[in-house]
Amino acid sequence: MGYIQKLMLPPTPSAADLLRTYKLPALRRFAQNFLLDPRGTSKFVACAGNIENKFVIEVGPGPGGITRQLFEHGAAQVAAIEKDIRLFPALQVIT
Ligand SMILES: C[S@@+](CC[C@H](N)C(=O)[O-])C[C@H]1O[C@@H](n2cnc3c(N)ncnc32)[C@H](O)[C@@H]1O
Repeated sequence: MGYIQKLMLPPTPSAADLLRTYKLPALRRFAQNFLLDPRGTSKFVACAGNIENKFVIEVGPGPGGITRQLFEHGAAQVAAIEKDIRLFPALQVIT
């Protein structure tokens, strides 16, 4: 039953899609420069070593490109601390 429900869910929009949907340009005052290529963010997270079942604190997640990879790499929980409240809706899509 749970398996069937999972198949019926629409795919999670990409971080790039969310930036377009919510019209969120990167702002210089927050030193923003977003990593949107999942292959790049995956390699980045791999550098942190084994995070399976770990609690991870991420400062400045932006639209969540790296946040997604933290979960893909098995993080049990992620506490993402973001200063720019415009990005909160994009981050909520991931959780
Ligand atoms: C260079 S961007 C990187 C965004 C994301 N990690 C990525 O790789 O796509 C830095 C992020 O940190 C956030 N930020 C800047 N100052 C911050 C602060 N004092 N506390 C929390 N987040 C902050 C910005 O709003 C931005 O989302």
